[in-house]
Amino acid sequence: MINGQVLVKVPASTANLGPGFDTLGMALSLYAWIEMEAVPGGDTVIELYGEGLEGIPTDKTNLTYKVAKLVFEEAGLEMPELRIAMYSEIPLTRGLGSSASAIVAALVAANALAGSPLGEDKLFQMASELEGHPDNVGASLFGGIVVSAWDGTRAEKVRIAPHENLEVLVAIPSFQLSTEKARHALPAKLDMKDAVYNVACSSLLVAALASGNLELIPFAMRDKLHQPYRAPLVPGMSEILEQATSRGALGIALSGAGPTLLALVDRSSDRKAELESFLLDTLRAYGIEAQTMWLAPALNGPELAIFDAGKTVTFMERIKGEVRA
Ligand SMILES: Nc1ncnc2c1ncn2[C@@H]1O[C@H](COP(=O)(O)OP(=O)(O)O)[C@@H](O)[C@H]1O
Ligand SMILES: N[C@@H](CCOP(=O)(O)O)C(=O)O
Repeated sequence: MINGQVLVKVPASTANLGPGFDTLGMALSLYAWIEMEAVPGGDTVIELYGEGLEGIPTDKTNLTYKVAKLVFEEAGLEMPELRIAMYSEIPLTRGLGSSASAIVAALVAANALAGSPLGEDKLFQMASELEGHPDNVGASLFGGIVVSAWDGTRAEKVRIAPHENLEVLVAIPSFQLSTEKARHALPAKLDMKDAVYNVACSSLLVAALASGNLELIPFAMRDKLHQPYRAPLVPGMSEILEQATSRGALGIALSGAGPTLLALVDRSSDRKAELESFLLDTLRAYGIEAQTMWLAPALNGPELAIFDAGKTVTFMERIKGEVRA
């Protein structure tokens, strides 16, 4: 067990990228930080900083505490009382993988605190099981674009380095949509034609991303498996999906389970302002206020730092140079 504090920074993620439902994920340059230390003889304390984590429990029902407990159980070690501090720039329940980043952050931090008994693959398996699908957790854990398949027992993945010209524009509506609710909107059965369409688009998209063939993205980034069923939950989404590629986007998708809409953009495009206005104006026409952010694919997974006990620096002082203003 480490006698000191463990600090972990984890990227957000976007899942599906349109057709790759529960399979494709990309890490994004938006981050969550967690600091964890054992407090022998003390009580567990969970400190949440910033406005982003409002409403999250600060007792042992907190997701990060429960994940840390699983790590100690899996390693066959006694669970210590913990101090957990967390700050997140990833908006909750918006389709940007906040739960996956919290799971990955807690897995990596608790594992480091316990002396790293579990390997990266074990953490990926645990994260996929906890999240219920491997797409977001894979991206947060490995960075870049991650193609993964999970059969309910084991997850396998291949990481793709994102093309250097890829930039990401997200339009984040002001309302929350839980992944659970958006999964309930999906049908139990699919038409064979739609299934074939998605296999084709998802396969082509992976090949285009892996070979750096960005011209294929507008054709490949289309979906008939989940987006049509989720569209009624996000007013304006259908219009945006239909028109964004003619307004400057390389590709457009619902980010994860939504409600955020995500456009892939060529970094050298001179139509960025037009695209941003199109997303905001269309959502506003449907009565939805939204915030846009220009992001990049995050190339790396978690960053880990370990500090000796007897700290004189607070958690927020440690990360303040890095967080968004
Ligand atoms: N830092 C965190 N600490 C504890 N729980 C979190 C944290 N971040 C997210 N969660 C949990 O995950 C939920 C959001 O997950 P979800 O509905 O899958 O949306 P998304 O992952 O797209 O943000 C939150 O309502 C909260 O319960
Ligand atoms: N494949 C999942 C992804 C959910 O992502 P989130 O960021 O909304 O949690 C789905 O589409 O349900």
